[in-house]
Amino acid sequence: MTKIKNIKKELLSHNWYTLYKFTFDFQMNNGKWSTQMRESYDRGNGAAILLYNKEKGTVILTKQFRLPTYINGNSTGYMIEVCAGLLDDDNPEDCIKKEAVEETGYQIEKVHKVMEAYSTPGSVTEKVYYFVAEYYEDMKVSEGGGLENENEDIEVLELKFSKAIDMVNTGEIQDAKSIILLQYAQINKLLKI
Ligand SMILES: Nc1nc2c(ncn2[C@@H]2O[C@H](COP(=O)(O)OP(=O)(O)O[C@H]3O[C@H](CO)[C@@H](O)[C@H](O)[C@@H]3O)[C@@H](O)[C@H]2O)c(=O)[nH]1
Ligand SMILES: [Mg+2]
Repeated sequence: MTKIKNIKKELLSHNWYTLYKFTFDFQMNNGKWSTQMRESYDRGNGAAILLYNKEKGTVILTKQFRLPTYINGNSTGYMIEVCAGLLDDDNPEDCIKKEAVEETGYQIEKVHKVMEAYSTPGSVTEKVYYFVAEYYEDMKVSEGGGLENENEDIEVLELKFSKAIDMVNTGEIQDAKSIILLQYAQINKLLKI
């Protein structure tokens, strides 16, 4: 059992999301207690989905500018990702259906949850709920692209699954949640390569 006590929480920033500093006493494996400090960024939880079409052998991905990658080595700042979003007040399934139509234009009724995972457990609270779903042409209800009032500027890509897997291997796709879902599809043979 985790031995932790005297947890104190100090708000460092609440500009867009919240950054807290926690101070706590923690008993280590050797039995000694130590006082530790950790910063923890809380943006809530997220959901991500791989949309795939078996007959066509294709997947739907998105391309958008991600500032944190631009300042850390991604020369264009653009990232190719699966559709994803923050839960806000929704449950993961409702959230991802809403994100799918907003970002990609596909209205998906049936989604399949495949896993839950913490993205950056050392510093960010976020847990991401992972989904897959089949898409068909008749589910397309709009162009997608994201919400204008949130300044989202999302390009929708329909790629051959084999091309997307190649892009993971060449480093053209570097987003962890997207790599997880593409490799999930590959391992579980959701589509033919
Ligand atoms: N003004 C402002 N807008 C922000 C800020 N941080 C995020 N936003 C905007 O808030 C919106 C959130 O869009 P979502 O679709 O809900 O989230 P996401 O950014 O796609 O997040 C997904 O991908 C992330 C990166 O992989 C994941 O971390 C996250 O959990 C989720 O899966 C985006 O338009 C984003 O630009 C900020 O500090 N300031
Ligand atoms: Mg998004």
